[in-house]
Amino acid sequence: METTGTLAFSPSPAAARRSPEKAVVASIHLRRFCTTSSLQLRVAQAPVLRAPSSSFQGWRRKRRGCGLVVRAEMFGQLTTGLESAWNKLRGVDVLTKENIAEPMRDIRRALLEADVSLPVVRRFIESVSEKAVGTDVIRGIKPDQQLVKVVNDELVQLMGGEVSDLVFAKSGPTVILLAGLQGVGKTTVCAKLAFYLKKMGKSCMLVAADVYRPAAIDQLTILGKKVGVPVYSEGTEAKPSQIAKNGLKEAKGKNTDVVIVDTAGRLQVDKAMMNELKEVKKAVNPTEVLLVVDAMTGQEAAGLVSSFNDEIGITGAILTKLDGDSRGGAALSVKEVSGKPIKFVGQGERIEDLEPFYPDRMAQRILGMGDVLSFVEKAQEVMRQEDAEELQKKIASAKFNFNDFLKQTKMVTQMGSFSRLVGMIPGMNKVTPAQIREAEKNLKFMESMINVMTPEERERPELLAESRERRKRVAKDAGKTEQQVAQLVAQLFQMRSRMQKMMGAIQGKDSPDMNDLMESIKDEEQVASGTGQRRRKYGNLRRRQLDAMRGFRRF
Ligand SMILES: Nc1nc2c(ncn2[C@@H]2O[C@H](COP(=O)(O)OP(=O)(O)OP(=O)(O)O)[C@@H](O)[C@H]2O)c(=O)[nH]1
Repeated sequence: METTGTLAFSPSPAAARRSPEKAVVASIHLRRFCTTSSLQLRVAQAPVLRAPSSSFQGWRRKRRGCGLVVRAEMFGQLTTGLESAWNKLRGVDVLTKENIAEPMRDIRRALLEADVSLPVVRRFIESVSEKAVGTDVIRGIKPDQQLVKVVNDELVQLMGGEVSDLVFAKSGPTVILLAGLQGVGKTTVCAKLAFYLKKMGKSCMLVAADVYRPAAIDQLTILGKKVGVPVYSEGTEAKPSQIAKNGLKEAKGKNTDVVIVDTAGRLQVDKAMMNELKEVKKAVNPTEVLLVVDAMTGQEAAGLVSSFNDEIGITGAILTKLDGDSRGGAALSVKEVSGKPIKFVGQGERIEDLEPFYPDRMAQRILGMGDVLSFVEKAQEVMRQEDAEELQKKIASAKFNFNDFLKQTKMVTQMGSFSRLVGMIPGMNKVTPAQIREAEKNLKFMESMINVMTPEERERPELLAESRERRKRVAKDAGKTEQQVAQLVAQLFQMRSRMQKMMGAIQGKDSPDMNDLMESIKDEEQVASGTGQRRRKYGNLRRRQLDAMRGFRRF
């Protein structure tokens, strides 16, 4: 989620001038998402004050003018809080009751700030302290890493340990009843779940039993069309339990595997809603009753899961809006507070943005270690085996061209937003949102030039390298300079040679100089703009690009 707004800025103007890129935590009240609390957001891009501005007024004017961009990071604050705990153990030889006291206080604070319920935090801290001190010293593992391991294991346990799969009926359609408060994302989840099940090869039907909000039926119908599944509805006059019963009958007639029933939400838990849900449940005898809860409501979500379970009996929860500014309280409290597992998480508004909830992967993301498995799964979803093989061949024979480049960028876009992908890669969670935005901007910039190339030029970038006329034409059509086009072509050749080096390393054919490889990657990615260093490095980069262009003539 990204939004713009004016924020109360905590560092002094002088401090902001000294480290303008530094992210600072600010509070902002977002009415759309939360009515009760102000949300902790991380300022992604602090204003860059170029000229020293002596007066605070001047600084404020500049600040207002730039319109801060704030972006929430998934569990960012929790991750940072935990990191400070490990840092306090640097240099110690062994974990003792005494030396873990302060790191444990940091962990406790980080969890409470993440809105994890207090009894859960107490139990967690007790268990981690006990296990950390009792841990045998493992050769080669530092005490801070040992504590990370204990915390990781406990987080996994806290979130349920194992992934909790959907249960399917042994015979006849599986009925999934979705319940939840207003606006938490039930209707969206219906469609996301149908999409997920369709990918598993199951046929689905959606049943519109939310009769109080007429738009909900239309919304479900539109989403059903988008996913390609039928939607059963009887308008707003019939009783929800009757609609659900008739829907199930129709699904049975059509041999449908799964029926997903959308129900009405209320602003808060009330008797009428519970009674209605009980009636619907009785009418269709669902295999799964899933409560949809908004991750941004923190530990309140866990309380809701408990109340719904006490009243109607549920089988699990679906956590939505985890892509928002969720601090982690809901994900960490639901299982422990209610005893019910989180089965899925929603991480965006798109149909594809629903995933099973893996406690181990979530723990790794909380600890800032990325989620490689989810990343690989996403990549596998969008990249066909044949494409992968073809790409490999092209790289090996130095034929990687602009069409391949476009294909790759499209694949990355299909995998989800850049920021989500980056969060899944270990070590990459340190990449700032500003850097991600810069990368996204660069890709668009490159695409605009590639889009005006002729099919021949895309296929054979050599044509552009050899002909100034062609580069001039592309520049004119794309509204860029000839130098920028030349740079893009040089980058492609650089990519070719870098990919070949990597392939050589992977296949063991070649012995690339990894230092050289990393150097050139760093040059491109890490050089800050507007500095002397940039000019020096840019010179080197330019030289390497020219070398790469010369190199291509040898191919
Ligand atoms: N960012 C984000 N937005 C979501 C997610 N799930 C749902 N939404 C958005 O939340 C809003 C409400 O979703 P709905 O599906 O209409 O919610 P509902 O629970 O059916 O609402 P009622 O029918 O009023 O009870 C919509 O704008 C959705 O696009 C999610 O995982 N992430």
